[in-house]
Amino acid sequence: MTWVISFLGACFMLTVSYAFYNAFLHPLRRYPGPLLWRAFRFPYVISVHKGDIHRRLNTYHNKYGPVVRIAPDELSYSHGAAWKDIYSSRPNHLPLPRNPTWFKKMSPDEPDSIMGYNEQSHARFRRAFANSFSEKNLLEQAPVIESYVDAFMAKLKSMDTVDLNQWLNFLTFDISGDLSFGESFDCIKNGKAHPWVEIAQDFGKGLAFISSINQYPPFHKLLRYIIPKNIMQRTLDHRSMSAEKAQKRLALEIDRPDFVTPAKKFGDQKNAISDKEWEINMSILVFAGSETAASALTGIVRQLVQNLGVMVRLTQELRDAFIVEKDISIASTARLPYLNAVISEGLRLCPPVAIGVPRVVPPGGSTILSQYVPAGTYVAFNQFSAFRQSSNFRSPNSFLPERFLHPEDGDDVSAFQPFGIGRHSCIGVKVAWAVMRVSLARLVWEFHVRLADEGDNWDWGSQDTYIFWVSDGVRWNGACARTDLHIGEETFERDPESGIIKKLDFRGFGYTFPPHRRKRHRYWIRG
Ligand code: HEM
Repeated sequence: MTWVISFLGACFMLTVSYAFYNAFLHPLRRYPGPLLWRAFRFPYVISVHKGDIHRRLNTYHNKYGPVVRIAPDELSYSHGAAWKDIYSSRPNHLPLPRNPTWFKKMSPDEPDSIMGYNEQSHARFRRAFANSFSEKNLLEQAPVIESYVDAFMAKLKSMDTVDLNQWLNFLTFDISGDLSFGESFDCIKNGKAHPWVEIAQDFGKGLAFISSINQYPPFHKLLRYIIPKNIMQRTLDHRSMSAEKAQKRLALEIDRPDFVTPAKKFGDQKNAISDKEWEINMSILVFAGSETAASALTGIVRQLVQNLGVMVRLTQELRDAFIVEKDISIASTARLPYLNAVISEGLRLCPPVAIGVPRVVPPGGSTILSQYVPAGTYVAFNQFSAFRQSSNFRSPNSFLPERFLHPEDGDDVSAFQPFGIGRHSCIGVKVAWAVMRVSLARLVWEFHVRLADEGDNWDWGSQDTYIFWVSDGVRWNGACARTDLHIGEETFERDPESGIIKKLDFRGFGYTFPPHRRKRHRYWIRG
């Protein structure tokens, strides 16, 4: 009995000493943060598990400022200047590599990938895929992307009410499947998620769980025993489906407008990519390219239906610009300033990558925001919290696309980097913009998009995030009805000849144009 008490006493003393050291003697002791988080890693891990880490970080940045110590060895940043310091290459500074805790392989035989932390392999894959994401290749991929938006729109036109979140996922996964695996998942055609997509959508929680265990070496070695059998089986099924799809695509000895053809040519000439490497990289491209874009579009549409003044202005820009739907293309939507501002503002309030992708400070330490940070420290720019700081954006929780047209005092748009910067920044940024622009434009041009339940208003940040947002199907109930517009108190007259010109009253949206402008704001509506 006495030895049990002695043992427990020793454990207690060790824990207290460990916490005391972390909080008051550690090289990061001068950085502010909540006491328990500075002393232990577990509050951070619990928060990641609960899915509320983005809200916690937001609260802490509000309280402690642009740098917060969120674990004994981790700092979170929200000041725009930190982007360059953490993620770009600077003269006389070693680059900060990705944090292996988040990007650890599940098994030693797993090949490296473009998302991995091995910098050499990353550089090799980045070079191989660079051409696949060039402007020239996007031009070739544009008709493929647009054909899926055609199919998406055709399906929506046949329905009265839809769960937009689900259908936007169908759209983006079908596009990514085609551009990576050489074939669509047929989610739009079948009106349901393909098994590959279903499993992939559960990745977030799994990744959050794995990264939490990885924080406590050597327990990560037990990971494979802790993960429930059925989840392990789903992962294996997913891998074999990916392998089959990847091999099928590689066997196609034809040039297709996709991500594979240019990378394959590069690999053949310079540095062959092995079959296993193809498999993992293709899966990453599918997932990175679809979940993010669907999440962004869902967030943007939610902001629009909750801010009808913005919806009106956007609808007007689109209907002024296009008389027929088929003119709405990737190329023609690039020049619409308000559409682009709406997308940026949606990405600010609903960033698909809600928490920062962490880096590790290399040997010798580094300087971030002019302050020394010791080697081994994890550092990250956390997007959700940074984008909602009043030190970066005026009225940070309001949906104001105009801030991207005319940034005013209080808007530091340099803090806004939803695609990251530096050598690991999003390789698919051009594709992402293309998909978001053309699908949002067609959706808003064609439909009166509104909430099925008018009272279903909530802030995007109130959802949980497990690396990706968990868009709760029950709470998100988007409706997309092909109805005539009924705006404010007035309905509209249709021109009997053309059937398209109608009058619009902006009242009822809490957004009133000055009388001299109101005349010019006419709606082009197709019933
Ligand atoms: C709205 C949509 C998207 C957002 C917000 C987004 C965001 C990001 C961010 C923040 C990173 C940086 C990760 C880091 O710093 O470690 C990243 C990397 C990446 N993204 Fe995206 N992304 C989007 C769409 C896409 C698309 C459409 C593709 C491909 C089709 C894609 C493929 C990738 C890949 C492969 C990487 C890793 C790049 C590297 O490490 O070199 N993403 N993305």
